[in-house]
Amino acid sequence: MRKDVILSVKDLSVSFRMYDRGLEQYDLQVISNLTLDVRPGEIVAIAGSSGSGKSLLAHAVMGLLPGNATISGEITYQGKVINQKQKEQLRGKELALVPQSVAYLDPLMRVDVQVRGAKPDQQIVQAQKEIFRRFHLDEKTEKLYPFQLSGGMARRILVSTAVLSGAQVIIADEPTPGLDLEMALEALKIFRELADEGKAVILITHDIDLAFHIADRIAVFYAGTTVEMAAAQDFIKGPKALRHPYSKALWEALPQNGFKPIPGFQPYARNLPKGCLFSPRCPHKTAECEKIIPMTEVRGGYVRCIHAD
Ligand SMILES: Nc1ncnc2c1ncn2[C@@H]1O[C@H](COP(=O)(O)OP(=O)(O)OP(=O)(O)O)[C@@H](O)[C@H]1O
Ligand code: NI
Repeated sequence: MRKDVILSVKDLSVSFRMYDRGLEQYDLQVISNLTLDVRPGEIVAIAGSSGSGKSLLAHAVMGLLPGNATISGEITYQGKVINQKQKEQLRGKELALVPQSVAYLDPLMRVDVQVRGAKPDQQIVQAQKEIFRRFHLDEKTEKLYPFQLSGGMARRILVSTAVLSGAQVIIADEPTPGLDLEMALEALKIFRELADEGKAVILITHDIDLAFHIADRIAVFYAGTTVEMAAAQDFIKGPKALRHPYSKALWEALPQNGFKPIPGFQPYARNLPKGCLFSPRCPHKTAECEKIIPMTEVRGGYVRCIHAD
């Protein structure tokens, strides 16, 4: 691990205790050996299709997994492994989440209290007014309750809350759906400014095209694991600069690159293939792909593929 990493996730696995017919139980492993790290001053974007484990990673870091979840691996903040209790202590202070759902707003709390706390100092009030202005939120918005907000307003308030928390690490889980392009770009600009001020930002997004242009590095998730971590530049350059067949396929599936779909489906957690999770869809598959595949360094990035060069 490089010294200046502020948050790192190593070999994270998450499974849920599930009930089948009758009293039969089984464990559904939804995240396997996932790795990720972020440094102050950078935005790491997480790309990956629906169900690839992006939100669960955020919840695991924040200590927000439900009671039937079992977690293994290490989550490190400022060089120290953090447990559930420490995550709860850091949450909202050092580590802030912009949740994927606007349902996370407290329905009984007025917007102003929600965003800046009950007894804010003058500096926070000023900062809140400034960010509301940038997000085109009228001053009257401060006195509203969540049910009086549109989806887009609620989203902008969630982003504002995380920004004003003063946290060192911000995980934004799909912060832009429901926002028009101007507001989405404003939100991304705010994340960029936070990173430039020295905060670490993890940006989960479906809009990989926007992410390429604002992030420093990209992590690609597939079926609950990281398959590649690379400079955002590599994703702008395209398949030759990328390392994992899935990252290359994601690039080719972008509208501007021909919209070529990837045949097959992301495997369901109950039915994971042996070894490489992408192997059933991979044109380069060999017998060795059924072994456990570690992340390795290739051309300055990290990839989970034995055929990458
Ligand atoms: N409480 C739970 N119990 C059982 N399975 C769960 C639970 N929460 C999530 N999962 C499963 O874990 C997998 C990863 O979910 P996650 O919400 O992290 O996906 P995601 O990458 O954020 O997707 P999206 O882009 O749709 O938000 C999914 O297959 C999901 O069904
Ligand atoms: Ni999600």
